[in-house]
Amino acid sequence: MPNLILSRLTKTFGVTRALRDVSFTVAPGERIALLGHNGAGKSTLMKIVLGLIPFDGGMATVLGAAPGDRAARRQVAYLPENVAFHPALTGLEQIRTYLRLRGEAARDAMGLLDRVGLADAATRRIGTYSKGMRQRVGLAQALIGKPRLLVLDEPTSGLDPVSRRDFYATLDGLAADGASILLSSHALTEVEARTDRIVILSQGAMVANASLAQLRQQAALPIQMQVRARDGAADMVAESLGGARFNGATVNLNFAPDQKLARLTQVTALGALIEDVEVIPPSLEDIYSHFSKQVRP
Ligand SMILES: Nc1ncnc2c1ncn2[C@@H]1O[C@H](COP(=O)(O)OP(=O)(O)OP(=O)(O)O)[C@@H](O)[C@H]1O
Repeated sequence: MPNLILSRLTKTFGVTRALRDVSFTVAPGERIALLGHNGAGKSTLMKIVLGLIPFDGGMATVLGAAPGDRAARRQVAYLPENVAFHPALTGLEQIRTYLRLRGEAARDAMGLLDRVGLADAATRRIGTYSKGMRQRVGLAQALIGKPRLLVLDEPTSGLDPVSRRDFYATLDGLAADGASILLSSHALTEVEARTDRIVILSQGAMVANASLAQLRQQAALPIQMQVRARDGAADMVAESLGGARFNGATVNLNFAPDQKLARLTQVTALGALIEDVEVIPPSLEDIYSHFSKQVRP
């Protein structure tokens, strides 16, 4: 059974339809990226899953219970976008405090900090930590009680590429242990290789729910091919391929993905007239903007 089930979830704030009929599930061990422009409904969805705000219609089941139920709350962890800790406490003291508040053994603190790569800095004051380190204290805190669903609101915003990679590596380990992860982000490039499925919200409606490979296929955006002609052959190549010339010897072609092989065959047939060929698939930004522009009526 999925750890999270959302079915036709709807939420309205006055005249704003923050969520419209949103349905998707998150299975144990699955990492889902929730993407969308500002105001798309990501935080609203997370708040509903956490039981912080009610919803108007549809259904939400969190670990077999209603959002916010004791049973659900015990097994769900949340990491807000900007975590704030007491700067005078060390990482170890802070996590010990949280463990005590949760009624867990304070001696587990070092193990949690080790898990997020903070063992070496555990006895340093949080005031001396970098943003990436503070974010990892947040993750250590979220791991208290072995949650089965982690809800992470833009967990890597403001982190450098190395901290970001480390953060995702920790998440990979948690997912491998069976935890479900729902994280929001603004960038498809970032979640590309680090999540199993991508859910895109646009003005409260879900416009995509698939793996990146499937989204690529569904979007069917044009492929670009740059064909470099040998000296003096550019005009001939441009004419026989029907493409536009640019930068002197290069001919630019744009075509639908299902024409790729036919186009390559055409180019190969020109043999000695061709110096080189480059096939450029649509970028992740193109794919994201293709979906995030779609709005359901
Ligand atoms: N408490 C509220 N009262 C009124 N409108 C709200 C409230 N909370 C959210 N909204 C509106 O609901 C819509 C969805 O907001 P939400 O915060 O869920 O978007 P988001 O995708 O998380 O955006 P961001 O990326 O900026 O965090 C927005 O139009 C927002 O203005």
